[in-house]
Amino acid sequence: MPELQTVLDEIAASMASMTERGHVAHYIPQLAKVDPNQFGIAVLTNDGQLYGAGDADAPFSIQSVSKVFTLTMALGQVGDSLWKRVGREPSGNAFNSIVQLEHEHGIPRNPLINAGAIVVTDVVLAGHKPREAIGQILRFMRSLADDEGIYIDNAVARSEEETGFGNRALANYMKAFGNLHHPVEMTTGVYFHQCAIAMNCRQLATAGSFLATQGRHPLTGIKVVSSERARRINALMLTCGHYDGSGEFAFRVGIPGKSGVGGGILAIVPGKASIAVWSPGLNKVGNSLLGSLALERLAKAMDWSIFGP
Ligand SMILES: NC(=O)CC[C@H](N)C(=O)O
Repeated sequence: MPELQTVLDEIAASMASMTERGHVAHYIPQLAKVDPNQFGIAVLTNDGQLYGAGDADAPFSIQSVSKVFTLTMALGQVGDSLWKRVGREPSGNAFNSIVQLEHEHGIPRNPLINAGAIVVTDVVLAGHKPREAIGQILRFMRSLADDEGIYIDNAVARSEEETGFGNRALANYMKAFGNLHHPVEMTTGVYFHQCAIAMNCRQLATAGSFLATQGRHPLTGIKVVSSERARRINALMLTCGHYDGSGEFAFRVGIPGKSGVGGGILAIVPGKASIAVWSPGLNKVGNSLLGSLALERLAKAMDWSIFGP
C-alpha cells in the first residue's frame, strides 16, 4: 500500500494543475465570490493520525455537509420516529427539487436533500428558540471537530436568507401537509445558519470521523452514536449523499459521501478513515468536480472502495 501522505500530496499537486474546475455556486451570491483555484484534502485515519494536503487549513462553507450532523442530532432526539416525517430512498432529483413532495404528501424522500434536511432541522429546533438551536448545532460541530474555533459565516447566512425563496417554498409546501411544526421563517432561518458553518478540511474530517469508527470518536473517545446508527447514516450517505449524482459517486468512488454546494465533501471509509475534500467548483448536479475526482483517485490508490479492489 502506498504511503497516505504521498498519495495526498500527489493528488493535491495534480488538482492544482487542472484547468477544468467546474463552476462555483452562483445562486448564493456570497459563494459566487469564492476563488475556484483552491483545493484541500484531509484524512483522519481510525488510529487517530491526521493527514492533509493543499488548502487543508482554509475554511469554507460546509453547506449541505451539515445535513449529516443535523441528522445525527435529530436521530439522537427522536430516534426512529424521525422516519415518519422523512423517507430513506434516493430521490434521483436535484437537491432543491420540489416535484416529489406533491406525490408523496409532503414527506421528503430522504434527509440529505433540502426538503428532508429542512424537516430534520425542524426536529432539532423543537423546544428551542432558533438562536439556541443554532448554538446547539455549532456546539455539536465544535465538540466533534475538537476545535472551538469553528464559526458561522454570517455573510453567507445573510446571503442565503436574502435569496432562499426555493427553500422557503419547500418549507411552506411541507407545512401545508403538516410536516413542518414551526413557522417557516424559524426553521429555514436555522437551516440557513447550519449551512453557513465554516470549517476547514482537517476540522471536517475530524468531525465526521465517528462514522468511520462505529460511532466512537477516534480522538475524544466519546461514543457519539451506536454502531447501528453509524452504519445507517453511512448507508444514507452512500445512496443519497450526492443527490442525483449518488449513483455516479458510488460507481466511481465507492464510499459513503456527503457533498455541499460550497464544494466540500465528507467521505467515510468505514473501519478505516474519515476524509474531507474541498474545491469550490461544482459539476452539473452541484457536487465538487475536483473533490469527486480526488476521492476517486484516493479510493483507488488506497484500495478503499467498500465494494472491493
Ligand atoms: N447542496 C447544498 O449544499 C445546498 C445547500 C444550500 N444552503 C441550499 O439550501 O440551497
